[in-house]
Amino acid sequence: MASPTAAPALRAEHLTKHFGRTHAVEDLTLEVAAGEVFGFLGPNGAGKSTTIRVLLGLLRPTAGTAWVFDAPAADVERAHRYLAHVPADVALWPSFTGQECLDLLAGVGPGTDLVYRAELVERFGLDPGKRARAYSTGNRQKVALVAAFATRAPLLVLDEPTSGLDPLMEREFRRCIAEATGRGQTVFLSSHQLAEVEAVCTRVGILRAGRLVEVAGLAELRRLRRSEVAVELARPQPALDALAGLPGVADVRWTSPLELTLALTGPPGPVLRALGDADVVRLDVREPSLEEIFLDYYGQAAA
Ligand SMILES: Nc1ncnc2c1ncn2[C@@H]1O[C@H](COP(=O)(O)OP(=O)(O)OP(=O)(O)O)[C@@H](O)[C@H]1O
Repeated sequence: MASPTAAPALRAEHLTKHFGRTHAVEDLTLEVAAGEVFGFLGPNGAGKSTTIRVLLGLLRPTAGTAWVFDAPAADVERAHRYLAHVPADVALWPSFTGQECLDLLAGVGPGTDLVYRAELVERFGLDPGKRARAYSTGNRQKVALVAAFATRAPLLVLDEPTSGLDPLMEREFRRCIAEATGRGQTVFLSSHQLAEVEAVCTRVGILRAGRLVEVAGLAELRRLRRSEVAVELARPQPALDALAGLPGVADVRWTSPLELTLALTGPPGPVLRALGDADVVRLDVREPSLEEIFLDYYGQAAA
C-alpha cells in the first residue's frame, strides 16, 4: 500500500516518558520513512514498549510529540486509521473462537484483505475454530499477526511479535514482512531476536536506558564496528608483528607460527598493503553479526 501522505510513517520529537522517578523514555527523536522495515532494539527495560505505547496513544508523553504519518499520535482516531498493531502480550477474548477474534479485529482496523487473511491462517497453521482461551501463547500471537498482516494499514507496529513462534513460523513471519514491504507497508519492529532483525530490517535504532544511542543502517553499523581478519601464511613472517601499530588494528594474535588474527575498524588499506609483501595463502574477513554489535553496546552499558 502506498503511503497515505508525504510525511514519514513515524516521527517522534523529544519524546519523553517518566513514571515517577523512572525515566522510561528520554528525549527520543526519530523518523521512520514510509516503506522502511525499522528494527527497534534494546535490552529489557530500555523503554521500547513504553515508546510504542506512546506512539499508539495508549500513554500520554511527559514531554515531546509523536506523529503517525500526518496524524498526531495522541489523535488516536486518526492515527489508528494508518496502523495495525501486535502487542508484546497478546490478549484475546477468551470465549471467542480464533475466527471470531479475527473478524472482530478486522472490524476495528483500517480494512482487511480477507483472501490474504485466509491464506495466512493456512500458512501459520492456525485452527480458527478453537476458542481463544484454549490457544497457546504462540497461537494467540499468530492470531494477532494474521490480523495485522492481513490489514492494508500503511504502518505495522509489531512489539516482539515472534517471541512465542517456532522456527517454521518465524520463517513464515519473515515472508510476511517481505510481502508487506512489497506492498509498500512500513514496519516498526521491536525484537530481541537479532537474527530476525538482521534478516528483515533496513535500519535499526538501539535504545539504552530510555535513550536512543544509535540509529543506523545495518551496513553502516557493521562499518562502525570491528571486523575479524584471519590470515594464513605460507612461511613465518615475524615482520607482521608491525601490524599492531597500524591505524584501526587491534588484538593482533598469532594462533600458530603461520596463522594470525586481528580486529580491524575502518578502511582495510594499510593492513592489505602490509600483507601485500607477505606470502599469504588465505585471508578471511568476517563482519560482526548484529548480535556481536549488540553485545558491544550492552558491554558498554555494563561498564
Ligand atoms: N506503567 C509503568 N509504571 C511504572 N514504570 C513503568 C511502567 N511501564 C514501564 N515502566 C518502567 O519503564 C522502563 C521501561 O520499560 P519498557 O517496558 O518500556 O521496556 P522494554 O524495553 O519494552 O523492555 P522489555 O524488553 O523487557 O519488554 C522500565 O524501567 C519499566 O520498569
